[in-house]
Amino acid sequence: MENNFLKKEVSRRNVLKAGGIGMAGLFIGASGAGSLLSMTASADKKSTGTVSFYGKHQAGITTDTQNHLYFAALMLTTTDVADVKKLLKEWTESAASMAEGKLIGKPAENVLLPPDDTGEAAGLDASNLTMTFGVGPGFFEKLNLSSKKPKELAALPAFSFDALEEEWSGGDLCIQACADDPQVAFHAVRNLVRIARGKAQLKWTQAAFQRTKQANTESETPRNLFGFKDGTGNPDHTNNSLMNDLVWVNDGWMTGGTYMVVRRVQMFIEVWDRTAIGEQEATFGRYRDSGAPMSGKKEFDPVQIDKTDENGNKLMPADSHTALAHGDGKMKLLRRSYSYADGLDKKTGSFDAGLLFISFQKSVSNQFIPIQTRLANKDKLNEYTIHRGSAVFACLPGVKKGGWLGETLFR
Ligand SMILES: C=CC1=C(C)c2cc3[nH]c(cc4nc(cc5[nH]c(cc1n2)c(C)c5CCC(=O)O)C(CCC(=O)O)=C4C)c(C)c3C=C
Ligand SMILES: [Fe+2]
Repeated sequence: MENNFLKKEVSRRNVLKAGGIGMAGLFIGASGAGSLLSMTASADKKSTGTVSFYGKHQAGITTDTQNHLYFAALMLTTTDVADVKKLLKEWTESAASMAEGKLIGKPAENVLLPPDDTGEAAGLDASNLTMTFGVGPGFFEKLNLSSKKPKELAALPAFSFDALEEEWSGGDLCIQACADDPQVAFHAVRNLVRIARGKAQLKWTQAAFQRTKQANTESETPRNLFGFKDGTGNPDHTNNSLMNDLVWVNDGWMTGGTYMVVRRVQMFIEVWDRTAIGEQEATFGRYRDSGAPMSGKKEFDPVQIDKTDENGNKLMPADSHTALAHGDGKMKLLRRSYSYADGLDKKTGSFDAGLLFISFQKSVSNQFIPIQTRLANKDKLNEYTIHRGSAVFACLPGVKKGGWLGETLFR
């Protein structure tokens, strides 16, 4: 059956509008061509919420945070460099298409074959979808590319109280899909994983969320599952010169890329809910309602870890999460974390809920590791959390139009 009127570039949203009858509309035949294309053109003007896939840097790092995340770590099942290059080129083409809210691949022309696009995002707009791709330490080893492996992409050291599980850790490749719609984010990962068949397979995944923009139109700092504002002390992701200092690598094939640390941190929310508010605030070193540091009054007041009251007592507890993470204030990283809630922890009968902590930094050894070492050794928050998963990835440089993911690595 032929549906040659369906151009590859038709946006997902307009396919349904034009057909008026869901996917069945794809098969109405050539006679529908005129109306379909004209409706597509006019409806396109109304399409909103796209983040360009192309640029010096990958999207999903210093671009605005979306409501939902679907994260996937994959293991390579091939050691053939040519296979991997092909995969990265196919991912580039499909990701660029999905970022624009378009179907991937070619329209189904043969009823005996499965369609290229899995279809669940048909009718949905791009929803600010970003897909961020990274490669893990094993990528270089499996492909015999050790000479290209960046020093910063070493396995993380073991931290005190780590309780890491293989089922939430590692990966030769990763895809971080973020969107303002959960189905759009899942669809992106599903289709990219499908394309990888025979070359890479899933190792672990995590769906995660923040409060939606619809629920908080004033774009206040989101709250984590302990009820505290989370992100206040983050460096300004819109400040390019700051991001050049903290996030973007400017050296060799990784120029324009960055390093990503992912930690799946379970939060004991039932224990927290039985904890007095004064204790909760002392744990973070911030007030719950305002988000202000205990050294100040308003959310964005400076964190002053040595400030004392009239009796000489420190206002911010020295073992509080903010005091320890802040340190002397010189070392920052960019957090882009999401909450997760995965039903029951079968071992304890408690919620398996927490934070998929994600940070981006140009140097894991100078930024993430020293901060996490301080936290792991002393943080009062450790009474209420446990690190169950861990992974580190080199996020590839951005792609210019006509280029492909990882191009500089294989040059
Ligand atoms: C580097 C590792 C970090 C891990 C792991 C981490 C886990 C974690 N954090 C919260 C909640 C909050 N974190 C806050 C601040 C904060 N956290 C880190 C680092 C890690 N957090 C940094 C670098 C900072 C900023 C410090 C500063 O310079 O001021 C805060 C306070 C508000 C804010 O600034 O965002 C909260 C709340 C949880 C729940 C968690 C693991 C479950
Ligand atoms: Fe934190």
